[in-house]
Amino acid sequence: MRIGVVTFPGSLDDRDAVRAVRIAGGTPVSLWHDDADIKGVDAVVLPGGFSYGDYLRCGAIARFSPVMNEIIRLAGPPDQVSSGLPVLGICNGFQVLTESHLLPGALVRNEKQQFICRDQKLRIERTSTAWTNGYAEGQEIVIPLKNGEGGFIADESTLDRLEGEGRVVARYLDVNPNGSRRDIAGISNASGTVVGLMPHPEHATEAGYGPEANNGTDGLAFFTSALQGVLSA
Ligand SMILES: NC(=O)CC[C@H](N)C(=O)O
Repeated sequence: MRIGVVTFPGSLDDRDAVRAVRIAGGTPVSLWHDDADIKGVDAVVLPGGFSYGDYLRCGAIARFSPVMNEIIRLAGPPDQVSSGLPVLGICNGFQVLTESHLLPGALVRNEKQQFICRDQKLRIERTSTAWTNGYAEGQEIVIPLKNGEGGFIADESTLDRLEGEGRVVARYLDVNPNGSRRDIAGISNASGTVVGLMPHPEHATEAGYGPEANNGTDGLAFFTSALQGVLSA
C-alpha cells in the first residue's frame, strides 16, 4: 500500500512519518506542497511542523497549496459517510485539516500560552477509522505531544454532534495539556477516513525510541491500521 507524506515548506516531522509508514510495512511516497496530483497514493499523511512558518495561523496558508486542493477534492465532504481518500493529519497536519474544513472546529493557542513538549497519555475512543482500527476500543497509549497551538475548540453544538456521532477518536488522559474542549486530542470525519490528531504517533513506532510505555511503540498502530485498508463501520 502506497502512503503519501506531504512536505510543506516548514514541515518538520515528514521524515519520521515516512519512516513510520515503512516500519509499518507500507510504501511511503513523498509529496511536495506544490504537486498538483498525489501520484495515485492510497492514503495521505499530513505531518507535523510549521508549514509556511505558521504565519497567519497554523495551517492557514498550507490549506491553499496545490497538493491540498487535490487532497480536499479526494477526501470528500466531512459530514458525508462515503469512502474518500484516507488522510491522517498529525499536529500541524490536524491544523491543516481544520483550516481546510475537512474536519470541524479549530486549534488555538495552548491555554497557558506556552509551547508544550511531553509524553502524553491518551485513550483511543473510536476504532472504526482508517487510522485506528488496529487499536482496542478504550486502549490507553502514550505518545509524544509538542505544539504551541493545540487547544481544540468548537461550538457546543458541534462538540455534541462529534460526541453523538462517535467522532471523538482520542481523548487526553490524566492531564489536559492545552485546554482542549472535552479533553479532545483527535477527531474524525463522519466516515472515519479523515483523522486529525494533535499528539505524534510517528515518534512512537520504533522500540527504544518513543516514550517508555510499551517500549515506545504505542503509535505504530495508526500506520498499520491504514494498511488494513478496511473500515469496520
Ligand atoms: N509539532 C507540530 O506540528 C507543531 C504544530 C504547530 N506549528 C504548533 O506549534 O502548534
